[in-house]
Amino acid sequence: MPQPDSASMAVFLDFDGTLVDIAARPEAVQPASRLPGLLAQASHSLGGALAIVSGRPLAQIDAFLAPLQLPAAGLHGLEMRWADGRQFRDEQAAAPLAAVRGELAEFIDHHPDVHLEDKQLSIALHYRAAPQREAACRHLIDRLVADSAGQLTRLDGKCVCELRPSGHDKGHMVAAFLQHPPFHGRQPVFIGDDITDEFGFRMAQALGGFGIRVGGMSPATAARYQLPDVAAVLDWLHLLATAPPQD
Ligand SMILES: O=P(O)(O)OC[C@H]1O[C@H](O[C@H]2O[C@H](CO)[C@@H](O)[C@H](O)[C@H]2O)[C@H](O)[C@@H](O)[C@@H]1O
Repeated sequence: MPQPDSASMAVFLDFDGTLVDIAARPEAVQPASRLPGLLAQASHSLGGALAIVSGRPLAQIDAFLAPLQLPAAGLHGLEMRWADGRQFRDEQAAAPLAAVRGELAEFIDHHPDVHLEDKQLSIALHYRAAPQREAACRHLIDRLVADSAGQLTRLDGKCVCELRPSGHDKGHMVAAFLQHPPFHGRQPVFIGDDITDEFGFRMAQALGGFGIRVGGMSPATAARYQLPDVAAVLDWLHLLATAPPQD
């Protein structure tokens, strides 16, 4: 595992399973009390080249880390906040989802053990409390995707199956951040734990950096390195924030 180097790296961090332990429900995660301070310190050492890249909306990330507001990509890139504070939200992405909300609500009426998380620009079906519903969730999402004439796509994560507009992923967001200061010219390091983070690992590696998978290398991953759990990620960030830059 390479030593963290604040002089040369740009760090991209997934949120759930990477900075906070997985919880039974999306709203139940409990960030460590040291997390916002640690992120602020790491960001400062990196000259600001640290971003959160998450499937959650930016507003949720900000609420968990308040008062800290970092550069971030939310909803897998449908929302962005650049290092200079400018924000972008792809409102047009909401249009194809309007037509399918009724059918998703009907599905939940029949399967109340599945939790529907409506993120406005993306809709997730969580089956953590009912793993036996995985196939039914995927089947429904696949049909809605097939009916959407390419406008919508399915994205799988940990006990979740998401319906979202086609065209964005975490890899694109890494590439976008790297085009601008303070990320530009640095070596991208993407840290994540989930299937959607594979896009980030692959892009970081294509652009001269590397991926770090949290929590084991199975199923197969494109990441080159591994950290065992969230606590180890926070320790790595602490090292990054405090170690002198390498020559
Ligand atoms: O890209 P991330 O920051 O990792 O976000 C991915 C999804 O995270 C959340 O769901 C996951 O975490 C929940 C809380 O630990 C857990 O209950 C759920 O089973 C996981 O899939 C979030 O709710 C989703 O919107 C994000 O896309």
